[in-house]
Amino acid sequence: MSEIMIQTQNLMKRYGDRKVLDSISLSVEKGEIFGFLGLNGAGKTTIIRLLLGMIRPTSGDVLLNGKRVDAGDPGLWQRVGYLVETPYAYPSFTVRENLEIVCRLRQLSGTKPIDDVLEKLKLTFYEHTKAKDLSLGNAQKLGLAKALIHNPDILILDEPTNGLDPAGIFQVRQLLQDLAHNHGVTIFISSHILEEMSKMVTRIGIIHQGRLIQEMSASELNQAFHRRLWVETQQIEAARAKLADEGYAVHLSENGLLEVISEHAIRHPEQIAQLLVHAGLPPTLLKVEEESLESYFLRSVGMMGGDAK
Ligand SMILES: Nc1ncnc2c1ncn2[C@@H]1O[C@H](COP(=O)(O)OP(=O)(O)OP(=O)(O)O)[C@@H](O)[C@H]1O
Repeated sequence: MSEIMIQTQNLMKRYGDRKVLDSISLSVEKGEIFGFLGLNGAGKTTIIRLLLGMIRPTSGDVLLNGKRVDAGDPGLWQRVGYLVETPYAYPSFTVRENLEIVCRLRQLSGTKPIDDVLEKLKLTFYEHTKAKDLSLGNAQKLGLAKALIHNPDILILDEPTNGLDPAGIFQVRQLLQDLAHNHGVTIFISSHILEEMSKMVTRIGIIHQGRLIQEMSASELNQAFHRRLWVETQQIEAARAKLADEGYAVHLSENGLLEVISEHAIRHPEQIAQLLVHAGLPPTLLKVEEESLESYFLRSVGMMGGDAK
């Protein structure tokens, strides 16, 4: 039986007259990586603060590991790690000293938790660097190290790849995937880096103007992406007519290529190649293109019209 680790029920948050979150109900199961996508000001940080009990909802509930967050059970936080916005570290203390402070707060003993987390985040080289001298990316990694040091069951991360270079993003992605897939850690993550999310998450939710406008699994997301087959030949108009005669949905695009959107053609480009060769119109290029998460996201929030096929 699946275990729901993070749940919100009709969560609503108002500031004065302004409804910042409206009826957000979502559940994240054990071992899932739930990606939360939204434009600036959509309400991502607000929901993360509500999940962590930093602010109170106007109405609705938040449950972590089946327990209500506002029930005041301090034991709950022993199983949760978090990173919210720019991580704070004591600037004049080294990376190791900052982690020692977290260990004391979390009542962890010995140096092993620190050594392990430094290794996990590839920060060992910087262990004696003062926090104020770290690059933005390494400061972010220190924030992640603090979130992970006590091996939490639930990780709540606001924009965790902020400031990281591509190698750092790759490392963090591998680390989070390993934690979720091999150690059953449940991860709730918000990010603007949409491509990054599509490579990492098992489910996504799209929030827009305080409402959860879509929620789906990674495989459903994959199905929802638009795909098209691009075809180039020497005699483009003749090829278009031939494909249209055969019943394919095809049009000549502004980029001078034929755009075929029939599912059959996308699944079997080799049959399109064969058809064109037999008609004396051999293709010089055949390429199946999948929509990016970014384009899908913009389409979902209605900022990119006309692309729906
Ligand atoms: N304390 C507050 N008082 C009034 N309005 C607030 C408060 N905190 C947040 N808001 C408003 O709530 C909305 C959602 O903010 P939130 O920080 O959750 O967005 P976000 O999706 O995290 O955006 P970003 O990606 O820019 O961080 C914004 O319009 C913001 O101005």
